Amino acid sequence: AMLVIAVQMGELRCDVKDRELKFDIIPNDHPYHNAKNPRTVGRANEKLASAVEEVKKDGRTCLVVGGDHSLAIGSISGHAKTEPVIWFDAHADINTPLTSLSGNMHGQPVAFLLKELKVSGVPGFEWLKPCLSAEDIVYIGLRDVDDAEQPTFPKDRQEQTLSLNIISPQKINKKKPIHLSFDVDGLDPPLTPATGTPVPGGVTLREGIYVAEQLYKTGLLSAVDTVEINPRLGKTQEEVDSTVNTAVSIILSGFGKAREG
Ligand SMILES: N[C@@]1(C(=O)O)CN(C[C@@H]2CCCCN2)C[C@@H]1CCC[B-](O)(O)O
Ligand SMILES: [Mn+2]
Ligand SMILES: [Mn+2]
Ligand SMILES: [Mn+2]
Repeated sequence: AMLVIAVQMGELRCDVKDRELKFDIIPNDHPYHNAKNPRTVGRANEKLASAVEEVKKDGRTCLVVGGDHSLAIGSISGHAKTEPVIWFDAHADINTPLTSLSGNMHGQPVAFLLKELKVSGVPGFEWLKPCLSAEDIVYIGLRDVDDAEQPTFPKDRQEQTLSLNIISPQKINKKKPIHLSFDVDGLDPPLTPATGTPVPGGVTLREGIYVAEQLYKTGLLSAVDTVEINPRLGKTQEEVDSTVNTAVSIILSGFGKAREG
């Protein structure tokens, strides 16, 4: 995916500076309540946060290609003072280590980032300072929210999850850097089948491209995560290719590729 993106961004005349991060597996990384591998995930996100901070200091737009959605803890922490965060996802990812049923940390990043939820004491996350408030998050494609996530997910924000007029003008007027956290399972599964938790009835390719074009036009899109592409879960090569190519086309729209040329 990285290679394809780098090549195609070249066509957009983007000056691409590529960096691969290596993360360590921490031995004896016992779960903390319902958070699996907390130290491994925590250390990786600590490293990612400083890498993203460096990219932003370099005045560049940061594109992080994952990996699962737990990486958003590090990428958004490193991108601090971002507002709004566009959470493009079938899921709210707002479970805490106490509410998660799966124990998978890819379902918990929003909880870790929210000041209101005060998630603390998780080994490996001593470095983390929650930097988001609930009203800073705009969900797009949301359609699979656990019961335990409901109370923390403000009801009055449901309508924003379905409409594509994603950012109110007053948000734009704040001129704050926008962060797009793009989980490919927000799209309709036939578009991105090589992913772990697909949910029918997702965002169409046309809608996804439109959202990315709209974000580009604000001139404020400052960091993008692309997560949950898992080539091992594609039943055929064609499924893997469709997942990667769909993700790439939406990323390119976020970096200036316009359908009208
Ligand atoms: N809320 C979840 C969690 O495990 O916490 C449970 N859900 C799967 C579950 C299956 C049975 C019906 C209800 N949904 C996946 C989600 C995490 C997705 C992480 B992402 O990064 O892909 O968004
Ligand atoms: Mn996942
Ligand atoms: Mn997600
Ligand atoms: Mn998801």
